[in-house]
Amino acid sequence: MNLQSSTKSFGGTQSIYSHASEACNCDMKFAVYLPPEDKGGKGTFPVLYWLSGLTCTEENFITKAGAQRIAAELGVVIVAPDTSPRGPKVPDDPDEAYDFGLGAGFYVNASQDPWSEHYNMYDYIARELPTLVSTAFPVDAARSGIFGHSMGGHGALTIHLKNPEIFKTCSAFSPIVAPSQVPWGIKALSNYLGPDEAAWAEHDASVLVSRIPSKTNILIDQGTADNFLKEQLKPEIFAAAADRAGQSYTLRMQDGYDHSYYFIASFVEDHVRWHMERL
Ligand SMILES: N[C@@H](CCC(=O)N[C@@H](CSC=O)C(=O)NCC(=O)O)C(=O)O
Repeated sequence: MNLQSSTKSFGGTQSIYSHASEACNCDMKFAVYLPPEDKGGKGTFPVLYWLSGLTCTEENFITKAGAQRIAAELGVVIVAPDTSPRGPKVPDDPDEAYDFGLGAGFYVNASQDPWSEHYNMYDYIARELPTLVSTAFPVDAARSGIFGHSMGGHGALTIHLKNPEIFKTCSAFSPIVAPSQVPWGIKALSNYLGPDEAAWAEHDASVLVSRIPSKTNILIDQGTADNFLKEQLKPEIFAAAADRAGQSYTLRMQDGYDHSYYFIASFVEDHVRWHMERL
């Protein structure tokens, strides 16, 4: 693991590391915020994993969300990985579209050529990264939560539902809740996983919640002025499935907010507190 940068923030440290990833078969980067040492009760901190959306790297969240202040105050580590494999050997969308390929790993393990060699973001987030983080940083892995935005909200919901014993708490901003039914998701899942929609269902939060609801209350914030709300996000699909399955959730429609990091910055403190009250 190689330290790329380290910056003091609210008494703690905001760093970026790179490392050789087994899951993605390339170097990966992630950001990690460590709160001030005196905030760790037993020398360890709870940890939240933040999953960013389309076009993002490990830098968007740490430079735009402003979560360091509340992470320092509450004493929680926040890990923010990149959103796809990268590097000279990693293929991209032939059209270089923003919604597939680089910056758009969709938190699945690709089964199709040429994506399967590197695009294994599910294993990276659910398995490799937590192991690395627990080894390298003073975290209490038994107090781990996951949250994210848009494509990253989809990742947070699906990875939590499939691994509630690892990621005990979950929240999302403007998540893609039904990727099997919306253009962003259909493009990504059909290319990464092939035409069999049974494979897509394994990564569709609205399907998963009906099969394997979790015991925690999932917080979702969604802006009403979000350009992607009606075509790509459709939180009502998740809400209906969660209602049927008895999944506890809190969906807050936030008046006038759009899809941007201004929205995330407005409510990120609520989300960090939400996790900390439950971990
Ligand atoms: N460039 C595209 C839209 C891309 C976009 O809005 N990306 C969002 C996530 S969308 C879902 O996963 C984002 O977080 N962008 C980075 C940022 O710092 O804002 C377009 O112009 O339509």
